[in-house]
Amino acid sequence: MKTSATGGNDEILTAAQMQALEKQAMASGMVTGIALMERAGEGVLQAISRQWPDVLAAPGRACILCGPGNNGGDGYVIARLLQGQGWAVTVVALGATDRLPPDAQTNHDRWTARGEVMPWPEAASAMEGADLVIDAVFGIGLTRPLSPAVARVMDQVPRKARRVSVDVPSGILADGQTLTRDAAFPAELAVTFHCRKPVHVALADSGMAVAIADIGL
Ligand SMILES: NC(=O)C1=CN([C@@H]2O[C@H](COP(=O)(O)OP(=O)(O)OC[C@H]3O[C@@H](n4cnc5c(N)ncnc54)[C@H](O)[C@@H]3O)[C@@H](O)[C@H]2O)[C@H](O)CC1
Ligand SMILES: [K+]
Repeated sequence: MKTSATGGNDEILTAAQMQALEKQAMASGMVTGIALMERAGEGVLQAISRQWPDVLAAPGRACILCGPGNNGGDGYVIARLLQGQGWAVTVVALGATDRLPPDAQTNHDRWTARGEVMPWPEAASAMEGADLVIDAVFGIGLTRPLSPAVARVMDQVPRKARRVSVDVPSGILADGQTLTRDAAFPAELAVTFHCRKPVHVALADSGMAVAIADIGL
C-alpha cells in the first residue's frame, strides 16, 4: 500500500462519490468495510512516517480524538496500532460509544479490550503532553458546523504536538472549496484515502501537507 503526496492518484472525488465508490466495492464483495478501515489506519501511520520520519521511529505519547462515525473507527484502529508499537495511547470519544456504525463499533470494542476511552469533556487534559494528536472526529460525513463543545477542543490542541487529521480536518467540509478554518482541527498533515476530495486541493494551496493513502479501491 503506498502513500505519497499524490498517491499516484490525481483524481478528485466528492464525498458523495467517495461514499458511492466504497459502497460499490463492499457490495461487490471486493472488500469489506472492516478491511478498508484497517487499511485506512495503517495508511495514516505510513503517511506520518513519510512526512516526519523520526516521529514514529520511537514510541511516544499519542492522543486520538474519535468521533461518532467511521472516521472515529479509523481512530480506534490507529490507537490499537500505535499501542502495538509501544506508544502510550489515550483515546477520547465524542458522543456515545455503544451505537457506532458496525465497523467503528468493532474497532472501538477491540480498543477497549486493551485501553481506556475518555469522555469528550476530558479532551483538553487528555491531550496535554502528547507528542502526537490524531483527529479522527469527523471525516467526509461532516454535515454541519462543529458544536461549541467540539470547537473549543480544537482551540485547545497543543501546538507543540504533531497534529494529523484522518481524511479531512474536523470542522471542514470535504467538498468545501473555500476554507472556513475558524473552528477546525489545526492539522499539519491530512491523510485522505484513495484520492483527494475538493477540500484537499484548497488545504494544500493553503500550505497544509496532504497525503493520499491507497486503501485498495
Ligand atoms: N465507509 C467505510 O467503510 C470507510 C470509511 N472510512 C472513514 O469513514 C469516514 C466517513 O465515516 P462516516 O461515518 O460516514 O462519517 P464521519 O465519521 O465523518 O461522521 C459522521 C457522523 O458524525 C455526525 N455528524 C456530522 N456532522 C456533525 C457535527 N457537526 N456535529 C456532530 N455530529 C456530526 C453524523 O451524523 C455521523 O454520525 C471517512 O471520512 C473515513 O475516515 C474509512 O477510512 C474507509 C472505509
Ligand atoms: K478527521
